[in-house]
Amino acid sequence: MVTVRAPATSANLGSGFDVFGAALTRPADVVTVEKAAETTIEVTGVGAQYIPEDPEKNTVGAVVEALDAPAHIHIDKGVRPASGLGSSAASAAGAAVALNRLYDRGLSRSELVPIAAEGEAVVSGVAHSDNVAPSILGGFTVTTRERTHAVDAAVPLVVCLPDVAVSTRDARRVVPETASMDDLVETVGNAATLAVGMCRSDPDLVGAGMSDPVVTPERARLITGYDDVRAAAFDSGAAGVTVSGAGPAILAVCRDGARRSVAAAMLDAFADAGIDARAYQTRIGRGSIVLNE
Ligand SMILES: Nc1ncnc2c1ncn2[C@@H]1O[C@H](COP(=O)(O)OP(=O)(O)O)[C@@H](O)[C@H]1O
Ligand SMILES: N[C@@H](CCOP(=O)(O)O)C(=O)O
Repeated sequence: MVTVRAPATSANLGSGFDVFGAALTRPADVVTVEKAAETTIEVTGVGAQYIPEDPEKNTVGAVVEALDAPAHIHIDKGVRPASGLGSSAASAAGAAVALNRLYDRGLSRSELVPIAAEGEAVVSGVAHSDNVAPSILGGFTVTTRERTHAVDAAVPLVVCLPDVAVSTRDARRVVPETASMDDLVETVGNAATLAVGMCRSDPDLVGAGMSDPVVTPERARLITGYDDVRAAAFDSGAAGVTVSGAGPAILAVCRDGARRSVAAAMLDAFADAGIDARAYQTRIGRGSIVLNE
């Protein structure tokens, strides 16, 4: 039996659509696997009632297939589904790390990234790796079709999760198919600024590089209260604010010591819009951890 803690993640960070991701110190899924002749899946925890236990429909089923590693799998959800915090990815990442150990497949963490991404294709239609990469490797990650780079970065964050669901599949439908050259130049400049900020663990530089003129404005429309929550976060000391993944969670990069006031301001702004929410005061953290085997 192998048990793995796989963290929530925030993908895109504004300017890095389908490329950037960051591991969060909390929340996390805990995935336990045990060898079995046939795969069965049991889900408990936050939002478990919305998650299919059929291996064809759960993200971990695709990982089992890719590793040829049938197992009884228990997923204890800490990451709410349809959150924008890489819920479906956390389970797939945890299962990939756990099954690799259980069956001694000998794959490196980097080699597990495209395998876990197969799970994302099951739920969103696209095997995007920007959540599974940080959930497996930790840190800030840059993922392209060919490879993934992970950088340790000490950056304080708040993620504020409203009590509404947005599915990644639906939120991908609002992504524009084309972008102007001006928007492309702006996005490349911002993404490069953000990456430098991560390498320096500089929240101001990261925040300055989060702005994105193409995808985020369309996604923000799906989140009631987004503009007010964003403004409230900036007013209370955030260095940058954007949609976390496909939403509805909102990510704020914070200067040292500002997380508490930023979290409170974001919650108040959601409450003013009539929406319950919870805020996680977190930071960029480690990837999946083997808890026992
Ligand atoms: N192991 C899993 N954990 C979470 N969601 C899962 C899992 N397997 C399948 N799903 C489905 O994936 C969808 C949530 O994924 P997604 O829309 O990408 O949201 P998130 O941003 O939280 O990952 C839900 O429809 C859920 O039922
Ligand atoms: N790049 C993807 C990321 C989706 O993240 P999630 O946490 O909402 O699953 C996208 O933006 O569609």
